[in-house]
Amino acid sequence: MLRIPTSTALPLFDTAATRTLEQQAAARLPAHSLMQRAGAGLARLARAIAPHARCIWIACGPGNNGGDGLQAAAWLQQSLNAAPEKARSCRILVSCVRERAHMPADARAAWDAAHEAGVQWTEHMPADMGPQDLCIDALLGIGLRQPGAASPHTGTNERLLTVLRGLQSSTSPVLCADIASGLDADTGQYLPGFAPLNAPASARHTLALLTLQPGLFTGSGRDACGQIWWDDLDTGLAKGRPPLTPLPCAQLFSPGASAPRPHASHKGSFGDVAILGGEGLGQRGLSMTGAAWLAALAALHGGAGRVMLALLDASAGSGQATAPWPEIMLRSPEAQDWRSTTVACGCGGGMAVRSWLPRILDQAPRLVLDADALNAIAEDESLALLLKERRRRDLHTVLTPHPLEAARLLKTNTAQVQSQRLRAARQLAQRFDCTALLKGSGTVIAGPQEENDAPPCWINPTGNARLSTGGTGDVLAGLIAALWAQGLQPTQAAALAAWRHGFAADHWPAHIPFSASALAQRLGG
Ligand SMILES: NC(=O)C1=CN([C@@H]2O[C@H](COP(=O)(O)OP(=O)(O)OC[C@H]3O[C@@H](n4cnc5c(N)ncnc54)[C@H](OP(=O)(O)O)[C@@H]3O)[C@@H](O)[C@H]2O)[C@@H](O)CC1
Ligand SMILES: Nc1ncnc2c1ncn2[C@@H]1O[C@H](COP(=O)(O)OP(=O)(O)O)[C@@H](O)[C@H]1O
Repeated sequence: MLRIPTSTALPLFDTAATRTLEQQAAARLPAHSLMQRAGAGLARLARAIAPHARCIWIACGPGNNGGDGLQAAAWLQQSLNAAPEKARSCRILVSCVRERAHMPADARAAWDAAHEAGVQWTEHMPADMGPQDLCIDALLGIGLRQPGAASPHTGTNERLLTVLRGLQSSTSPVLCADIASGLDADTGQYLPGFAPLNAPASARHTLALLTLQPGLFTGSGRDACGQIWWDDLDTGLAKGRPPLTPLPCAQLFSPGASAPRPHASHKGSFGDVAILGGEGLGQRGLSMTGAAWLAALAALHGGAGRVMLALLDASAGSGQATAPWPEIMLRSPEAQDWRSTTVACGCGGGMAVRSWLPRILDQAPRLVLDADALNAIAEDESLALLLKERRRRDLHTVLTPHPLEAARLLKTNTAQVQSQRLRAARQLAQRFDCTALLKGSGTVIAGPQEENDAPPCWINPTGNARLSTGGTGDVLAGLIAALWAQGLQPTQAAALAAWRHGFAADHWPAHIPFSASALAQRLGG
């Protein structure tokens, strides 16, 4: 069993691929083996999470996810039966939302095992559960279907939803079997009617069974599933023995070991970054120069050899003497040579960035496009065309939209983007022939199709809601440019930057107030 994230990149399989892998594994094993292993993994983790539980309540759904819960109940009860002194201090209770006869064969066998072990059945969540106890959510796994979809078993929904609401508002920790119930394993979105009404009141753990799936790590997945664990059910997947087919649909990003900087190096060894952005107060009375400063500061602390900042601020001419970071070289946009540097363009660019985009798109060899540059391209087909043509001219681009900016570029709305985050990132990468990094909880990074060694898609496992404050996106853009300037491939630079950005937020010292500028200065390493 692995605790996620690990220090290795891990494959993510969608539901269809998981079904195929499940069939392949089941065909090699005696009947019920996979479910027995799944139940054993759940029981082991339950004991580790709640070693002093007086009660473990297991909510079992109508399908094989419910079967996993029943099998876990059987193992837990059996281990109590083997140690009678413990049996007096802990109860294993099961609630099932469907009668045995209508469950699948594996789940019926698990039901029988639980019954034989002496598990107690209960209609509802026990009223006396406390923080040391544990709930297991084995209601719905990857078999989740749209609520309206036809089913021969009417009446399931009401009971199932009542039990689910109990789990979602539980003050005891919750361990989810495979995935939090109601969450789509492919997208990380709740199906209609399943989202919790309030934020969880207790810790969440999820034991992913057989495969890891993208929905655990993006969209609502992180909040719904909490700490993720993975049990590959002894199939070898976790040891990197994937079969040739089916292929993973994405990978969970993990940085490899970083090479030390050679001693015989100089500032020219680590590349130049030029930032273009920061509309001034003089243009529309809306100063956004801070955004460009943040990108420049992140590029500096991200290790670029030299950082130039070209502010779109007519009044910035005398700013050099008062530049808060003297290492950052101020330039007028006209004086900067855009052909020779890695460029980050758009941070706080306002309307002023628009007139510069044709030149930047034409000249910059390595270009990170953020914020207002993206909005301008979304509104102007001629700019979009220039962007699309760049890769054919051996000019490379990374787009860093948040979901609204992505929606503008894809001519759709934010809800659509969020409902299919991996697909949206891939569409952007394909449409504009570039790397696309879709920001948010579980940032998704998609490379252009034929880039060497690029996986189809990465999901970044680091980061948290500390980052939900103005300016952190500018920091990310500057960091991508810095890593790219130091020689990484664009998709790798984007993924590593997202990882380091999130890692810094995850390991934030309690005594330092969080802000984007503080983040920009803690990116080293
Ligand atoms: N087989 C094995 O050996 C292994 C299986 N494994 C485990 O199996 C899980 C997949 O099992 P699964 O395919 O049975 O699907 P599952 O997630 O239980 O859901 C289907 C049930 O839910 C119901 N339902 C669905 N949507 C609903 C809705 N909107 N509203 C209400 N009800 C809804 C649906 O109802 P029905 O359509 O029958 O009315 C059906 O009964 C997987 O996640 C993993 O935990 C692993 O341990 C590996 C080994
Ligand atoms: N809850 C969260 N979990 C992980 N990352 C987050 C979260 N909220 C924000 N972020 C990250 O913070 C950054 C915010 O970027 P953006 O929305 O462009 O902000 P700004 O435009 O103010 O700089 C992105 O990298 C995003 O992925």
